[in-house]
Amino acid sequence: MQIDLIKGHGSGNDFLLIDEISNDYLFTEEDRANLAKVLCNRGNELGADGILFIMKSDRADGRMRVFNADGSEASMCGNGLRLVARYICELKGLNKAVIETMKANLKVMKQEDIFPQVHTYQVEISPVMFELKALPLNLPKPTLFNEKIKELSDELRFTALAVPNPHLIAIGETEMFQNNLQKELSEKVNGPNDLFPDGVNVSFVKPLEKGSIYVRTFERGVGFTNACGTAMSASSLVTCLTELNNYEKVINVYNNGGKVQCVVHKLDDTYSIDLIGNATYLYRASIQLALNEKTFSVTSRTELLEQRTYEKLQSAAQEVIKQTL
Ligand SMILES: N[C@@H](CCC[C@H](N)C(=O)O)C(=O)O
Repeated sequence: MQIDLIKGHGSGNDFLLIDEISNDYLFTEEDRANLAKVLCNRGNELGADGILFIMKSDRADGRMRVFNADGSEASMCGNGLRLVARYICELKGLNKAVIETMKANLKVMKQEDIFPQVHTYQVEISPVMFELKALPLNLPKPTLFNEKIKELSDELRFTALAVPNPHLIAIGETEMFQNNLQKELSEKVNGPNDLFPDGVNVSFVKPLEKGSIYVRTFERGVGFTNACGTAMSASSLVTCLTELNNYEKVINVYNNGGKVQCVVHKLDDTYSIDLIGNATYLYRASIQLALNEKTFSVTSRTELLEQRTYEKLQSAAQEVIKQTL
């Protein structure tokens, strides 16, 4: 079977985009999970953090399904949604669109370039839920806001929220990035465990000057990634709740793959976040796939050269991170 795909990234969080609107691939659920495991494997020629399946929707301009590299399906993906936003907008000649995701129909729009010649999209991150059952997180309380979890750390304080995929956020200083703690506790809560039966994305956040933060995320189903869009959005919200940042103001979020911007909205007790950042295509490729044998070969590959301009944004972001971490 031949499959055409695009490899792209949002803040270095890289994905394979497979268009099921223009192609009749007829994947089964098992095929999608196996495709993610086979194609995302970094030992192969493609390799990625996940696959974005772009599908028709009867209630929106298109539909996104996201599969992590381990074959698990996630309810949402912020960096991936920017890529899907670009794909749908370009396919349909739109500047704004609505994309159906597992739990919500989300508004997306083309934005002014965040850096010269870097394709930029804004996506809505919503709904936001603090009830522990939304993650789920098994603790004998309804919510967890800036509190210790004794099974994970004696010192760190965590906030748990679903946007709607699950996130655990700890805010701290440089020292928290200088040991193995994030890896160890993330592996614990993403292996068989009683606290987070479905796993969780774990982010460590360092406030920089007001209006700027640095976020590093260990993603459920993947491991450390360069960036996680929903995690950066959730982290921005937590910094507003803790009064480190302000609602309705741009927050610059630095990450190991570059920089995005978040704007947190609060209406009574309802929150949503605008996530604004790059949607960069790396190459188009065709593969010949033998899914039963879990093998494939790349039959053509066309580089798209957008990465050259993206690298300038990335170098500027890395300079900021170097000075502050
Ligand atoms: N990288 C994504 C999130 C992908 C899903 C996540 N690993 C999960 O399982 O919830 C993002 O940019 O939000």
